[in-house]
Amino acid sequence: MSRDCSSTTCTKESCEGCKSKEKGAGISKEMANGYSEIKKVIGVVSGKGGVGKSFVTASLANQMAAKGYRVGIMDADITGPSIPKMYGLKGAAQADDQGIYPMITENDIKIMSVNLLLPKEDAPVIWRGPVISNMVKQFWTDVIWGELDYLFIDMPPGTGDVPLTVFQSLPIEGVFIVTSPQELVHMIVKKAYNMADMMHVPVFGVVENYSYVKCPDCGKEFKIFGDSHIEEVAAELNVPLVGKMPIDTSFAEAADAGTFGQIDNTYLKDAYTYLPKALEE
Ligand SMILES: Nc1ncnc2c1ncn2[C@@H]1O[C@H](COP(=O)(O)OP(=O)(O)OP(=O)(O)O)[C@@H](O)[C@H]1O
Repeated sequence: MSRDCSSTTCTKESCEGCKSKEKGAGISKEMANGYSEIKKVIGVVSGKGGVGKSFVTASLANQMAAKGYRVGIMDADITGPSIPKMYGLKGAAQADDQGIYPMITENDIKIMSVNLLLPKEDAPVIWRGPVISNMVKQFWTDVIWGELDYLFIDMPPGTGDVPLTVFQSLPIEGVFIVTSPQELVHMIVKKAYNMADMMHVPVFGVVENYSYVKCPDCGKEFKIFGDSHIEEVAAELNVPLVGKMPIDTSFAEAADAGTFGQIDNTYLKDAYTYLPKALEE
């Protein structure tokens, strides 16, 4: 394991007494598990629920895995986890006194989610905010991620406890914001943007989902949520528009069938260009 001491590669072993531990406006970052070495931590957030955040997280992870990077997904949506199901994974994840082992998808992505720790995948998580936030911290401190180039974090919707914990406690490089084309989008995207900004977390870009649906017979595009305002919002916030995704039933079917590892989401094909480089060029 490298002895490199940066805020993103700090581990219990390599960074004992490390200065970077003291960075971050007086809030010290949590130390990763001693057997993890993670280069870039990337969040995926949304101002409201159901806009396709998990879908975008998994698409980004697939894209980077296909390019040969070592990739993980931390499912921080503790009360509504959907990542394991998308990849057809079921618990129980294994653990020993060194930590908890993530499960691995067919396309070699390491996954940790509360659903891999529950006795039954339909058991509800009825925990209060601080307990949920602690679980997310444990996904960082107790999970043996090994060596990763990118760890994507699928956050719960909104600006609550979990994004706050992740922004304050993990060495996050930046976030993507996912949204849908509705009237409220201005306010909702701005809330998510403003939270990241207040926490000094860069926004890499915005992704619009459910932009249109294409008629399978005539190819005509229908904007079922109305006209998009995402270009204006992106310009106003001065962040790139990373992609616009239609409703694509083949993707939804893959997510339901647990075969999302086979999906190459071409609507986000340039997303990788907005990510910080994990490897020296
Ligand atoms: N572009 C799309 N085309 C077809 N189905 C989609 C698309 N985007 C998302 N879905 C489907 O919509 C549902 C919600 O998506 P997803 O779980 O990614 O949303 P989310 O924002 O993560 O939700 P939550 O608020 O629960 O965290 C899922 O069943 C997903 O497969």
